[in-house]
Amino acid sequence: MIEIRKVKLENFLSHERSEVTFSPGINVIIGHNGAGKSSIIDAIYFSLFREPVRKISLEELIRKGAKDASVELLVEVDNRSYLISRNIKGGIVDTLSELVPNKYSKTIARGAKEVNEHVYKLLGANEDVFSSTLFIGQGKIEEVFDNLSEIMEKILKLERMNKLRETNGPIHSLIKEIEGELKVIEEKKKRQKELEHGIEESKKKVEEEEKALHEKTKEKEEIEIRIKEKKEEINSIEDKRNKLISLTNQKSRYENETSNIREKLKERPLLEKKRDDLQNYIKDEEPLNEKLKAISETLTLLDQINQSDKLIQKLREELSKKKSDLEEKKKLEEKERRYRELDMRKNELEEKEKQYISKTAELRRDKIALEEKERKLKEFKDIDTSELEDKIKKIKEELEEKRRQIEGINSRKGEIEGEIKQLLNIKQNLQTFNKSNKCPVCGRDLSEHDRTRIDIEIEQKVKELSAKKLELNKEYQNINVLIRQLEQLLDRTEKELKEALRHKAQLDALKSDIQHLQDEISDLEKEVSELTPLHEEFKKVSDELKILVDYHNRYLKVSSVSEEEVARLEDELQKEVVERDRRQENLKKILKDKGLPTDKKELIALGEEIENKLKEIKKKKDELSNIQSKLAILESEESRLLNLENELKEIERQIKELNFREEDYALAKQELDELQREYTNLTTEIGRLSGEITILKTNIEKNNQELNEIKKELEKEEKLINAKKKLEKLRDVLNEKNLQAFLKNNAKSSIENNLVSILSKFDLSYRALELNFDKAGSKGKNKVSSIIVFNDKGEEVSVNALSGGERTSIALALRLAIARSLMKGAGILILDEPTVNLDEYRKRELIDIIRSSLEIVNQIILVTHDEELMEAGDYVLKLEKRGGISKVEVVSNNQQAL
Ligand SMILES: Nc1ncnc2c1ncn2[C@@H]1O[C@H](COP(=O)(O)OP(=O)(O)OP(=O)(O)O)[C@@H](O)[C@H]1O
Repeated sequence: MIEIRKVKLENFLSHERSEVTFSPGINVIIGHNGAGKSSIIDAIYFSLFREPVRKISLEELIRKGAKDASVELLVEVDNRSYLISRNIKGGIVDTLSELVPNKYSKTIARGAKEVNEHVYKLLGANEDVFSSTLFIGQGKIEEVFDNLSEIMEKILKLERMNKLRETNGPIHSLIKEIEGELKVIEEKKKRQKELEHGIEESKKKVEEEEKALHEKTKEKEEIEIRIKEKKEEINSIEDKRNKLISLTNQKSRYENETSNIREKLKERPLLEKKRDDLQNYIKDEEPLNEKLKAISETLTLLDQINQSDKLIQKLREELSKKKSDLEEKKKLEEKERRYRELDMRKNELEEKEKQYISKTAELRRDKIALEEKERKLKEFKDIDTSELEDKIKKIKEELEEKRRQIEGINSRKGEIEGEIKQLLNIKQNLQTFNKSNKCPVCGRDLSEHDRTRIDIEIEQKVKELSAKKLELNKEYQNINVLIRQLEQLLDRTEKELKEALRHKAQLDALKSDIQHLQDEISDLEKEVSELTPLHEEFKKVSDELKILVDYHNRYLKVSSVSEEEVARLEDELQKEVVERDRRQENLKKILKDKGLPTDKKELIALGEEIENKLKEIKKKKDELSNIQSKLAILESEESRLLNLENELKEIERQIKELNFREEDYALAKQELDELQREYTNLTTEIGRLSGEITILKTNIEKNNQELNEIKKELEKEEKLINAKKKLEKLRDVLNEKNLQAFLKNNAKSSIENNLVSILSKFDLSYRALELNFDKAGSKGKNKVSSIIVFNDKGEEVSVNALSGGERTSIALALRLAIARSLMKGAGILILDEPTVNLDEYRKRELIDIIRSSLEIVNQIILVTHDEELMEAGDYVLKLEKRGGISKVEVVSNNQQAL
């Protein structure tokens, strides 16, 4: 059973933002016309069905000036809370959520369609049922009498049933569709027969052609065997033929070769003659070669003899020279020995001689230097420096004294200057700063007189001191002059002393040098006297060597000659003479043996002549060798000819043995051609038959497939016939007389029962009622009422004859009865301005009736502008419009009282 708890409006009709809470029992919404009361129940209706109550569009529900509107409705069904949220524009989808208090909110439906479906489940009724029964618009309570038939048709959807049955309705068109399909099935049946016949024919044809194919294949196999045999036969004939060809070729090759060889052999006698001639010609080669060799030997010997003669001459000359040198050498040997002795002694004395020369030179130099130094010494004067030294000492002492005096003058001058400065300060202080007339020195008081006196005294004192300073200056200058003179004198005297000292040092050095030279000269003289005898000997040896040097040089020239060398040369000469004699003997022998001329020129000419002849012989030998090789070839050709002749005989024998005939070969080939032609024809025939069989089988398969499909299609026939029957039956059932009448009767008795039960709750004397859903009866001028009332006596009373209160009660009861029959639990009744146009008495009656309705529904929402109805409400809400916006105010809440 549904109960409304709360509705929230946002920009909905005249409401900007309103929240209205409802209670069980009677909720009265009161307010002036246009205050926005109906807007609240409109919002409830819109929340439930997303449809406007008024005849306006959804957009028109949005408050003027706002872009979108939303409504939230909180309902309770079987102790569960649901929140329906609807929106117009604004892009938010409608939702329905279940609210579990203090826990969560679960969205059950999203989107207008889904929400509508869920509302239907919660309410147990659709919009048609609700709007025809529990939702009663302004002054429409009794409308139910006039429209009962339509209401019932709407509720029972009889209208739709009729639509189903119409000739252009869905059942009719479905039947038509099935009929069409059945017609197609008839066509298919015809096609099935055709196909079955065709398949039968094709199968027969396949059988025939397969038989023919079998025969042809057998024939083909036989031909194949015969072709194979024929080919083998031809192959063997061809083998013979090829062999014959090869033998014939070979034979002709051999024959050619034979005739060639015979041709070549004709040359042979001529070649043999030439060979003999040449052999004869070259016979002289050997003796000629020997003679040439002898000539060459002779010429060599002649050259050798000539060379020997020259060598002998040379050796003889050399020997004679060596012998004279040897004699010279022997003569000079004594002189040479003396020369060597002296030369050796000279070498020994050489070092001492060098010392002697150097020492004597040194002695000479020292003596010259000594003479020079002694001369210089005589020139030097003797100087005494002590006098000068004393003079310098005295000048320095005097200078010291004068400098001390200067220092004293300077210190005295400083003292005087200090005093003057002091005095001038005192004087200045007296004149400028001392205003207290105090003595700047002792601090005593000073009179003007004192001041003047002091001033004069200071003046006096300064003058005295200045004069003293002047005197000191003069004295200072005088002493300074003396100091400068003394310094100059000191400088001069010191220079004199320095010069004297330098002179003295030179003299000392000279004396020391002289002494040194004297010592050196004495040493050198001693050394020279020791070296003098050796020097004398050296001179003597040198002189003698000068005399001997020529002998020595002559000796050197012949010194290399020895007795052995002379003997060797003599031996060599002897041997060469023997060799030359031997060669001459040899030459004589050859000339005599070979009969050669003795003259060398003649010999050479003869040699050249023999060489030319040998060259000629060489050429002839080459020619001979060429002819001999040709003859050798001809010999081998001759043996080849013999072989060839044998081979030819063998080939002829083999040809004969082959026994090949060309006409046999041609016949066999012709037979093979015929067989192959036959084979080709059979292959074509077999191919044709196979092709035809394949096509026939494919067709059979295709037709079988089509046949199967048709059979499947035909299986539908029975179903289609059944469906058609069912549809015809349905059309029949949906007939007003059948199902519609049944539904109406069912509803009628249920509603009548409920109506009687509800009316019993109302205070009415009528107990029995009868509903009339007959449409025809409600039309026309003499309108037959849709409800017939029976009084206590059982008399029929027309509704129109009843009092207003009775009619309202019955109308309300009828609505509640219909709702109860069709809804699981009718929990709510909504009435908009139910008392319009009612007088006071009727209003009271209505209030009672409404109150009585609470026995049927839990909650009643009543919209009214009639303040009298406030007292009927358990919960009163007042609506007001402020600034064009509707505002809600709770006026009373009798909840507790209830
Ligand atoms: N879209 C809208 N925006 C704002 N106001 C609207 C809109 N549509 C209608 N109205 C106004 O809202 C007001 C409230 O109408 P509603 O039907 O709720 O009033 P009521 O209180 O039921 O009045 P009555 O007793 O005359 O039926 C009216 O004045 C109406 O003209």
